[in-house]
Amino acid sequence: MRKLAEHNIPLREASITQVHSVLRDGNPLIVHTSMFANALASLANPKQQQQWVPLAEKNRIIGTYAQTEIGHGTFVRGLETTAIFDPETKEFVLHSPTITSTKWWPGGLGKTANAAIVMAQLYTQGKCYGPHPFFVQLRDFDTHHSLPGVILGEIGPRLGINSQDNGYLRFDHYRIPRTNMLMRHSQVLEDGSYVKPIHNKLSYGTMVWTRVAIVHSCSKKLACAVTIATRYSAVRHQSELVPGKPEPQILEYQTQQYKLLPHIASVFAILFSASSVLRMQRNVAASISKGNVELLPELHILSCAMKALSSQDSTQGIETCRLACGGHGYIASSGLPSLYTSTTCTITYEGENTVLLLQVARYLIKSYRAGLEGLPVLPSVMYLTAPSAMHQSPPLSNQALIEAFRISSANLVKETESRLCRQFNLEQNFHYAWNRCSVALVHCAELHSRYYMCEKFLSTVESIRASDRVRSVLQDLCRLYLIHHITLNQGHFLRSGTLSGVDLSTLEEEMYELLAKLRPQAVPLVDAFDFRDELLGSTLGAWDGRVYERLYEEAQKSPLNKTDVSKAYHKYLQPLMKSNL
Ligand SMILES: CCCCC/C=C\C/C=C\C/C=C\C=C\C(=O)SCCNC(=O)CCNC(=O)[C@H](O)C(C)(C)COP(=O)(O)OP(=O)(O)OC[C@H]1O[C@@H](n2cnc3c(N)ncnc32)[C@H](O)[C@@H]1OP(=O)(O)O
Ligand SMILES: Cc1cc2nc3c(=O)[nH]c(=O)nc-3n(C[C@H](O)[C@H](O)[C@H](O)COP(=O)(O)OP(=O)(O)OC[C@H]3O[C@@H](n4cnc5c(N)ncnc54)[C@H](O)[C@@H]3O)c2cc1C
Repeated sequence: MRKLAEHNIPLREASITQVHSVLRDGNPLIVHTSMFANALASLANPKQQQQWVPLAEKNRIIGTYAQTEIGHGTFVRGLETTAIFDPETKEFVLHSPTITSTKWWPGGLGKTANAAIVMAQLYTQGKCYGPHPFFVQLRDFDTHHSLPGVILGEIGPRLGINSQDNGYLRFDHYRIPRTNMLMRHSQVLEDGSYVKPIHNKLSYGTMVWTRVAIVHSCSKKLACAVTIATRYSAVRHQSELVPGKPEPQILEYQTQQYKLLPHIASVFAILFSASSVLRMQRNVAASISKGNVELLPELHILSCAMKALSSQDSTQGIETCRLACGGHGYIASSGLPSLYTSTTCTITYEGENTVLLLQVARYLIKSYRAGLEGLPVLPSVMYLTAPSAMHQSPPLSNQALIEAFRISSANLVKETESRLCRQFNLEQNFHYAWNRCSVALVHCAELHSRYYMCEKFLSTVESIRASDRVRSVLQDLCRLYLIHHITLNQGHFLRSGTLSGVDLSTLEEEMYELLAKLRPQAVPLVDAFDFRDELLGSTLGAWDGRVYERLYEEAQKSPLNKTDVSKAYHKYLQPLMKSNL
């Protein structure tokens, strides 16, 4: 927090710095500096901001974002916590009517936070208006005791991020002033009348903002993992590549290059996509403040798509890096286990990936249908019904590969839409038909998202300001990324007729060439990510390459090494050894 203040970084921008990576097993303040700060910035009106933001900036108020309940995370409309307006006292009464309405999971809620943005079903004048955000004080600002009517606790150990206190929260007819409803977009007036927002999903804005932040942070996490695994692969010598010759660096093995180089490329693909979504988010935020919500659906869908793809890619990439380090990748001091556990959760939180991909698919199908009818569609999906441009680029050029992605994605959407229509004719119910097609729909969303990421990678590399040598390395990496994802998705390209079996063999050959060509660049590329050793926190990935010394030194810190003979010997082992069992 001192560093943020020193560098004048506003609270809500902390999550896109590396500050949170310093704590490896999660951070009790992350939801405060990200979601809570952003909810105040985007959902509170100016008067409310004046009241709470300075206190949050000074950490007098430490907040969390309490939306998920034991019974409902994905289906936000199904939340059960109620906020009923009492016109007599001009207060909202917050209540948790059932066990399933217990708020469950919010980061920092257990022990750290003294306030929260609580999402609750808003009732006024006898009518429910759906989930709305409220600023709620949970603990006394001086003693930190939970306030009467507020029941708080921590939910227990998790797969990872155990330095963060994820919490639970129940309300027992807990009263807050009317003015604690975050009123930037919708309001409840003193007489209880409801003023609706210009778009009914504006109250979901904090989730959209966080999804964008997650994309950025996934590229950082993956960058840490590839740095560790690549440096280690340059230090580690194992086996014989040529019988009788010295053991080579394991980075010389083609299989090792195949494990690492595509994920180094992926760091750039995710980073460039994150920058593009971030730019869009800033434009949309500016438009919303002028009352224009036209681009909000596009931002929602793009942030869902990129959050889903980046969390999946970075998680898989980190696991591959761990495996690429053999046994030493499994030791905590390698840094890889905590990178994995603090990244795999991004697949689930802020919208479970399958659910987000289905949102993307819904948009693709609707846009495809609109395009066929000649209705206007937003820029990112115009290609679904635009004429093919395959013939315009030299065969197997980067542009041709992007076109192949585009046409294959459009083709898959077209096929899936036909399947949806057939299923609808059988079921006579759109929702059942949708469910029966949902695996294919997720594939549509994945291919569309991959097309977007590939396109962003290529367009950024083509326009980047860099020396010829740096540009050339980035071009090779980008080419490797495109080919790698084409080989992983060969079926789609064959089905759409955009690439033949011969094309795929040619591309595969080129991929193997690229692995060899990029091998000498692997270490410089990860060095260029420029992580300090303290931040990487890895015995395998430190800059000086003293892997074995560091492993040995770290082992000395094990509590079991404080004494030669452990207490357990006297208590359990010796009796066992003498028992003749
Ligand atoms: C690696 C380290 C990471 C660090 C990263 C940095 C910061 C991270 C900080 C902290 C993270 C830690 C904590 C995590 C916190 C949380 O998880 S908070 C809880 C998050 N919860 C969710 O994300 C819930 C997911 N569910 C939803 O968002 C919605 O329920 C869902 C979108 C699935 C459905 O909503 P629903 O109201 O039911 O809508 P419909 O499906 O009926 O759709 C109606 C139309 O509304 C459109 N729409 C939906 N959402 C939005 C939106 N946000 N903006 C704009 N529009 C939206 C939807 O597309 C439909 O449109 P059409 O009718 O088709 O036109
Ligand atoms: C580490 C961590 C931190 C978190 N921090 C917070 C926080 O700070 N604040 C907060 O409010 N919440 C937080 N959460 C909660 C998180 O947002 C939810 O867990 C997440 O949104 C998923 O919802 P769920 O748990 O209800 O999963 P479910 O929706 O129950 O998912 C279970 C399965 O059902 C499937 N499924 C559900 N709906 C559909 C559908 N419509 N179509 C197809 N399949 C479906 C999913 O794909 C998944 O396979 C956190 C969670 C974790 C793990």
